[in-house]
Amino acid sequence: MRESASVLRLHKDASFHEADALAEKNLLRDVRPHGKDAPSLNGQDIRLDRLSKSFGNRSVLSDLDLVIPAGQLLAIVGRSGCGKSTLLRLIAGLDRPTSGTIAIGGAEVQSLQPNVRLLFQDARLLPWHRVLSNVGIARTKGWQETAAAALADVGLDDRSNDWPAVLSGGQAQRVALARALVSRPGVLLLDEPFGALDALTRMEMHRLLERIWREHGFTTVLITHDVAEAVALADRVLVIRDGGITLDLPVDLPRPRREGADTAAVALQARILEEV
Ligand SMILES: Nc1ncnc2c1ncn2[C@@H]1O[C@H](COP(=O)(O)OP(=O)(O)OP(=O)(O)O)[C@@H](O)[C@H]1O
Repeated sequence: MRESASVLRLHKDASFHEADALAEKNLLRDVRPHGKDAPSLNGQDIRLDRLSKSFGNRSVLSDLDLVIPAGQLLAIVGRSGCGKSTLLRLIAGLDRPTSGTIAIGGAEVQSLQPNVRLLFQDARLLPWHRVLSNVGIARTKGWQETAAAALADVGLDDRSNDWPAVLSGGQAQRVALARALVSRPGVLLLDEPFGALDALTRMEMHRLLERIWREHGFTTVLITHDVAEAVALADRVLVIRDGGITLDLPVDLPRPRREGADTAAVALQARILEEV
């Protein structure tokens, strides 16, 4: 685990395993093509309107209003247990709000949508399928070609015949990213996707995600404990505390950003950490 003053890394809630199982199930249906003939992709806007979520008597999120414009890369930070993963699950349609609404592309979210994909801290590839087969898990017509294109997109076209077990952690996450992108989602939800990677691999993944996000244009919500990561990648950073959004900070720095080398970025990190 990387050690840094800006990393507030604590436990992961077991609930995301359920989310992932559902996400994988969802991968098996309604997958649109990837490659040169794919329809041009537009990210979709996300709107939360007076969103609240409680578990029993415990209120986790309370009366959140938020608009995430189409194509924006939004990072959410906050202390462990503040409700980040809960919010992501609600946006994904894996859980229902206690009150309020969520809409993606103008349509109210009732369940997991095929235009929404999730990526978690562990890649969770199927060990009995080779890499190409993991990416093309939906097995739609021409899946080999579309999966190969997605693998090329993440720089792993030469590993398509390997088993997941021989991949490094970073490579496995790249395969998981290819699997998420093969359907050309309008929204990509990332729950600490780089949390288990070493610092250099993390930075490589940042550059990869940034390039693919710019090319594909999907709306991205990134949950991270790493404030430096949030500032390096995001257009905007939210801090969640006490059930609400206590900081909503635009990150108006030119891209590509050099992590840790920019005084404006360091000042933004300090501001966010203060709030967290
Ligand atoms: N299914 C559930 N049933 C009961 N309580 C839950 C459930 N899911 C989450 N919670 C509670 O909601 C609160 C927020 O959890 P959540 O996983 O969203 O936090 P988080 O900010 O993502 O934390 P971390 O950074 O540690 O992953 C916690 O107190 C947690 O115990």
